[in-house]
Order: sequence, then C-alpha cells, then structure tokens
Amino acid sequence: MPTVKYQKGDTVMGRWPGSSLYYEVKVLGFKPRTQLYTVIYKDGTELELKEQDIKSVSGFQTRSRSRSRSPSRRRSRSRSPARTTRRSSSRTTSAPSSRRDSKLKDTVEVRLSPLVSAAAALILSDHLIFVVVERLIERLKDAGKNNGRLNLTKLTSLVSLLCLFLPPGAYFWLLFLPAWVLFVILQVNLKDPSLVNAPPPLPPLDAFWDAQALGFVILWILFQALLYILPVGKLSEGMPLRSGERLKYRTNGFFAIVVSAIVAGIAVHQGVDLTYVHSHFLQLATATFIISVLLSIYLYVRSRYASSAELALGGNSGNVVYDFFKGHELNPRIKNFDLKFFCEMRPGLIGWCLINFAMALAEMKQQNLDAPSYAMILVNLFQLLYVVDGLWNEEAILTTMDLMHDGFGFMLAFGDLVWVPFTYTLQAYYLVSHPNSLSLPAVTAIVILKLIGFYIFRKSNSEKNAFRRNPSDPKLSHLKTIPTATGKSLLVSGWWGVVRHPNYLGDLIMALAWSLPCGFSHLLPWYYMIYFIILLVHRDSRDMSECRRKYGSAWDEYCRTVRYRIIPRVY
Ligand SMILES: NC(=O)c1ccc[n+]([C@@H]2O[C@H](COP(=O)([O-])OP(=O)(O)OC[C@H]3O[C@@H](n4cnc5c(N)ncnc54)[C@H](OP(=O)(O)O)[C@@H]3O)[C@@H](O)[C@H]2O)c1
Ligand SMILES: CC(C)CCC[C@@H](C)[C@H]1CC[C@H]2C3=C(CC[C@]12C)[C@@]1(C)CC[C@H](O)C(C)(C)[C@@H]1CC3
Repeated sequence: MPTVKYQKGDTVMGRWPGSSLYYEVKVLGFKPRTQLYTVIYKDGTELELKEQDIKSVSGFQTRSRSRSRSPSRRRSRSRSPARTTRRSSSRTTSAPSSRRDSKLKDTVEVRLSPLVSAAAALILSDHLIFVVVERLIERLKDAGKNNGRLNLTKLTSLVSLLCLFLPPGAYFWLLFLPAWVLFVILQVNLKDPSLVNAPPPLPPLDAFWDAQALGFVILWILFQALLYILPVGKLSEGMPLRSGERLKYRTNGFFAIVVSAIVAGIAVHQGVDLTYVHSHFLQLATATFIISVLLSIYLYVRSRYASSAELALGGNSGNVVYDFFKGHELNPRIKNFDLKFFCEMRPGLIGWCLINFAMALAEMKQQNLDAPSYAMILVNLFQLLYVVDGLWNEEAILTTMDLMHDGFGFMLAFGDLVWVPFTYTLQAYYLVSHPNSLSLPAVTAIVILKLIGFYIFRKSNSEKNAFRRNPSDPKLSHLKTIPTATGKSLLVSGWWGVVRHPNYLGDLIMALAWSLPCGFSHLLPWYYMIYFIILLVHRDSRDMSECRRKYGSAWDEYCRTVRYRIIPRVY
C-alpha cells in the first residue's frame, strides 16, 4: 500500500461511526476502490473507516489531553466499543452521548432494512431527521475547526432553527394515530367498510362525548389498578437496570383477568347490558384517548425531574414534541406502582377481551342469534388465549424491548390504552354487522393454524426468557450459544437458531388465524395483519441494530449463522 497513510498492522485510533469517540484499533487493510480502511477493535468488531476517521495514537493522545474536561473527552481514552456499551449504560453517561448512540443505531437500521412499506418508512422518519441534523451540525463543526472561517455558533443555531420547521415524524404520528383509530371505528360501522375508502363524514362533535363513558373508563382503570396492587401473586424481579438495581413487579395478571371475568359474568347475569360497549364504542374510545393524553402529559412533566439514571436512552432529544411522543423515563413509578408495566399488561389488554365479549353479545342481539357465530367464537377464543397466555407468563414481559429499553410516553400510553383495546377488537366489531358463516372443515383448519402459531410463539418466548433468567439452566444445556463481550450469550440453536425472531413468526401465524374467520369480503378485518407485519418488521430492524450495537462481532456471527429474520428462507 505505497500511497496509503496507515499500514496493515498499525495500531491507530479509530472513530466509532456516528459518534465522536475514538478507540484503539488495528489496521487490517485498505481498499483502494472504496478508499476505506478495514480495522478491528479490541472486542473483535471489524469495521470499515475513512481516513479522516482515523488518527495516529500519539497525535490523538496529545490533543485529547490538551482539550476539554467533558465526559465525552474523558471517554475517548477507553479502549473498545464494548466499553462504550458498558460506559454508555453507566450512571455517569451524559444524555447527549447516549442520544448520539441511539442515532447511530437508527442510521444503521435505516440502511440495513429496505422497508416494505411507506408507512414503515414513516415510522423511521423522525429518527432520520434528527440523525441528519445532528450529522450536519457535526460536519459544520469539523469544517469550522479546519478552516476557521465559518462562524460555528451562527451556523449551529441556523441548523437548529431549521430543525424546528422540519416536521419530524413525531408530529405526524401524534396526529395520525388518533385519526387512524377514528377512521377505522367509523369505517367498521359502514355497510361496506374499506380501508381504502375516503373517510366517512365526521359525526357532530357532541357524538364523541359521553360523561358516562368517561366514568366507566375511569372505573375500569381504577378497578384494574386495585387488582394490581393487591398483595396476591408473585413479586418478580425485572432485568438489571443501568444502576445494577432490579425492580420488583407484582405479576398477578392472571389473577386480574380471572377476577375481571367473574365480575363481568356476574354483571351480565344481573342484567347489565354489556352491548353498551358496542353502541358507545366511539365515546369510550374518546374518553380513553383523553386519559392517555393526560397520562402522557403527566409522564412528560415528571420525566423533566427524573435523574439521568432513570431515563431511557431514546426520547432525550430536547425537542418537546418528540420526547413527549417517544417517552423519556424508563420506569415511571408512583411508590411501587409501575405505570408502564400496569398500562402495558392490564386495562388495555384485559379490556380487549371484555370488548370482544361485549361484541359477541351485540352480535347475538343484532342478528337475533341464540349463540354467537362460529367466526365470533373463534375470534373471541383465539384472542382470549393470547391475552391469558400473556398474563399467565407475565414475567416474560420483563425481558421484552418495551420494558427493558423504551421510555414511557404518548406512544406507549396511547398504544396500550387506546390502540390495543379499540383497534385489536376490530375483527369482533366487524362480525357484529358483517356475518361470515364458516364450514366445520374451515373452522378446523383455522384452529390448527392458530395452535401452530401459538406453539411457536410460546415455546420460543419461553426459551429465551428461561435462558435470559438463568443461562446455566440444565434444561437448556443442549442448546448452542455464542459468548459476547458483554458477558451475556446468544442462543444459536433451538428456536433462536431457526430464525432471529421465531416469536414474531408465531405471532404472525396467529394474526392470520384471527383474520381468516372474518372472510375475504373486506380488507378491514385484515387490518391487524397488515399493521402487525409493519410493526414486527420495524421492531425486528430496531432490535437488530440495538443488538449489533450491544454485541458487536458476536451479533454479526449470530446473523451469519442464523440467516433469516422472521420467516425461514423468505425473510
Ligand atoms: N400483539 C402485539 O401487538 C405485539 C407487538 C409487539 C410484540 N409482540 C410480541 O411480544 C413479544 C416480545 O417482543 P419484543 O419485540 O420485545 O422482542 P423479543 O424478541 O422478545 O426480544 C428481543 C431481545 O431478545 C434478546 N435476543 C435476541 N436474540 C437472542 C438470542 N439469539 N439469544 C438470546 N437472546 C436474544 C435480545 O435482548 P437481550 O440480549 O438484551 O436480552 C433482544 O433485544 C414477541 O412475542 C412479539 O411477538 C406483540
Ligand atoms: C402504533 C403504536 C401506537 C404502537 C403501539 C405498540 C403497542 C400497542 C405494542 C408494543 C408492544 C406490544 C405488546 C403487547 C401488546 C401491544 C404492545 C404493547 C403484548 C402485551 C400483547 C400480549 C402478549 O402476550 C405480549 C405480552 C407478548 C405482548 C408484549 C408486547
């Protein structure tokens, strides 16, 4: 390599992409065509870097000592990206640097996955805008350093100002998600509903509001909160936090759904007309939406006072709308009452089953039936099984992304309280006024499909959960694993050796079985399936980049061994 600045075998300082952190790396080679150096970090991560992202060790040390005392500069002495992982998760991490890490994560994600739909691309757009602006600011700073002619402060504020006028995805989603719920609720009541129809005319404003409906929703949430705080059931430990602490959670969800079912049964027996839920669906959804907005405002305000150790890595952009949407605090609690865990597992999830049940009663009433239709029974039983299983294995939620990594803000509050109960119930709602008769062979085939999906979903989730809780569990000793620099290992055989997200595969098969009973006359009951594909493809990409950041070369090795993401040999 005669004209090349750094030679094979040289030890130099390499910039970790997307950040201003440098680590000691060894040069493995140079590709004249791409003008990139292949370097290897101390934890084994191999990357390709531009010459401008490499500095000689001696020059680097002199400069870094003479520079500022800021934490990010101090961090530049650490030796490997694996350390970044550990350091960025320590209490001393400054918010800006963790933000940079998450931006890096998102950039990789966007590059890696050509998304299947424009909607999914929109999910990513908010991240992208921040990445682009941040990169631009970094470039400008670099340019300023190099020629000294640019007025850095002015340029930086100009770009930040520009950012204010760019419509980040958060603004879009804040408006779109509630509008979408309204759209599908209005559609499902039409004789000929369609996802591609123009929105039906808006009902008058007072049609949205019903004080009684708000009262019922508040009562329901309080009732679930009461069941949650009762000293019944197990106290489970969450995964270790950045501080090393493990929070305790009352995992009595199964008890909560059993008590709720008994209370609903007694109420119906006593003559309470549950078909109210069908006739006041819009008002109930509006009331729940108001509660989710109030909760999100409370969450945002309290997150401003939370210590940095209590914050999630995302949602700290400084942009009020983005942070409000994404959520800032990781585990907001009032004493021992965990708001995120409660909202994710209780009012919405159990409410979903209650609404489905009410729809079965409404179907019988509307269509003069003595018993619900086969299609309605299947949808009810399938979704009840899904929820009961989630609550029975409630502890497993503590190892999912939402609980471990995501802040609690509008996205999850609205998702858990409004989105789940008022859109996941659309199939049952649809069947109330759009009957679909099913033959016995069709019923049998759909049940078999559901059971296959459920088996894959449950087995794979339990396998990962058991492994994460006790990696040396003798029951898992037959499984092959890859060690990672963080001390955790990755499963490479068993379910997690078939595809990288076997649990998503099972979930998707189940989603198919939920839509099939509604037939093919309309797209609306297939809405869940379409939404779910987009959601899971996006979650898979997000998880991939997060794991690559955490596990470096070990993750790449896992991806080389397990080539497909969700569907074997297809995707
Ligand atoms: N119905 C719905 O609306 C809905 C929506 C979303 C998700 N879900 C379901 O919820 C469940 C949880 O989903 P999730 O998105 O949180 O993802 P998940 O698949 O449960 O968790 C991903 C995490 O698992 C760990 N992991 C990944 N590969 C591994 C391997 N080979 N060996 C060991 N650990 C590995 C990694 O975390 P660590 O390494 O840090 O432990 C990774 O971040 C899924 O079953 C999903 O289908 C349902
Ligand atoms: C578009 C947005 C508003 C997206 C909102 C997403 C949330 C509604 C989902 C994200 C994670 C999901 C989830 C379940 C329900 C829906 C979410 C909260 C879940 C609790 C359903 C029962 C399952 O058994 C489960 C526990 C595995 C599952 C966990 C993830």
